[in-house]
Amino acid sequence: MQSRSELPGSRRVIVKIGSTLLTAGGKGLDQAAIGQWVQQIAELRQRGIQVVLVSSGSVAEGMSRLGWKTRPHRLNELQAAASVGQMGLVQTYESLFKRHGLQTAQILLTHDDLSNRERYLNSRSTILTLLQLGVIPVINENDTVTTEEIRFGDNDTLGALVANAVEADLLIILTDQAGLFERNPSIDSTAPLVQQAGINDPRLSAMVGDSLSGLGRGGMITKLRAARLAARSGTATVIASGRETGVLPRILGGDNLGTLLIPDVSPLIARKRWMAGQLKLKGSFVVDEGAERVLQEAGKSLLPIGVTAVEGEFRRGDLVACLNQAGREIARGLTNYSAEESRLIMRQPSTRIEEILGYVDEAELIHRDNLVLS
Ligand SMILES: Nc1ncnc2c1ncn2[C@@H]1O[C@H](COP(=O)(O)OP(=O)(O)O)[C@@H](O)[C@H]1O
Ligand SMILES: N[C@@H](CCC(=O)OP(=O)(O)O)C(=O)O
Repeated sequence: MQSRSELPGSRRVIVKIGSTLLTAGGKGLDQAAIGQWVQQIAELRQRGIQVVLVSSGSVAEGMSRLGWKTRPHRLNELQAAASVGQMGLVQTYESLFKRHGLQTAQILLTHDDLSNRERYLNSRSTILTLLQLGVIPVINENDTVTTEEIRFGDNDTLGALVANAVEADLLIILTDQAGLFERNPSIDSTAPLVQQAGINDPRLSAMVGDSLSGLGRGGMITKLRAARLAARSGTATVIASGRETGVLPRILGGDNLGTLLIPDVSPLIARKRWMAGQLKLKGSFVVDEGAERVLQEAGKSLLPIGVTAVEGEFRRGDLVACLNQAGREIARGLTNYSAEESRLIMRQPSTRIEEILGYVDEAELIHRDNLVLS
């Protein structure tokens, strides 16, 4: 993604909506505004765009339901507010999406869920399955079990981690400002809007500041950090005002709204770099000639039937090499099955996985989305 003219080509989009917007200045959930975003998301789905919603607002809604005027500082009270408010959030989304004939699913995640390899694969596969089923995943942090995140309030980062996990084309962060300004517009109303910037533009860090609203938490600092994280999977970010009429379809139509932050690499190079740089090889699959050919020529997934030997000890989600019969590495990727399971199912058709293991995680040993050629 290099410019706005490419935005209409986005097929998978993460939309993050912040507390300040959702709760109309702390007076409970703003049903009318939420109804507008829901309608816009339904419109995107109609166009065949997959949308994952990351929604804040549980603490703010919980405060309103409990009659609390100021955000508590005690962790247990914040967590209590979040769990009360989350009920309101899911009820609201469920009933509003239902009007458009769309089903919703609640997913509560911690940042750890997305950095642990095994849980990362599980979260990814659940979200992708929901998208294939046409369901709208509504994600928030699992505030009851987190400590750091709830204190700093960081659904911007969660949105980026989800974008990484499902390799979204675009992360849209809706907030109460028209985008990222050269200086905090809550302090200096004359600050110009940044319309577009490369994610590594060194001037950006000096522009962003904290939130002053008392409801939102991270301000622009966490939004910029989220955009940098999203860029690791080649995902572009737009930060825009949720109050702009028809904001989501307009952004995806290529309109000049908000701030577009352009990643420095394509998703494919990002995936390669991530696998090359961040993860340690834990073992290998030796593949037969047929599997070598389909991996290299057709870009297909690796199935257990094409594997003739399993080397090393590894778990689901670990990085594993694929070696040809001569022992040369031809690809590497994240395995869906442990070494022990892989030894049991190698040389077998995927239809036999359930019979052999008693369960089936995936038909592939390594899905092509988690595989890069060496
Ligand atoms: N350079 C900047 N451009 C725009 N907003 C900024 C900037 N620096 C700091 N901010 C602050 O960030 C706030 C948005 O962040 P936040 O309140 O956390 O919103 P949300 O609840 O949507 O996550 C703005 O209202 C503004 O006060
Ligand atoms: N899980 C918390 C997230 C808080 C948060 O990140 O808020 P924001 O900065 O408004 O997106 C909530 O729902 O209140």
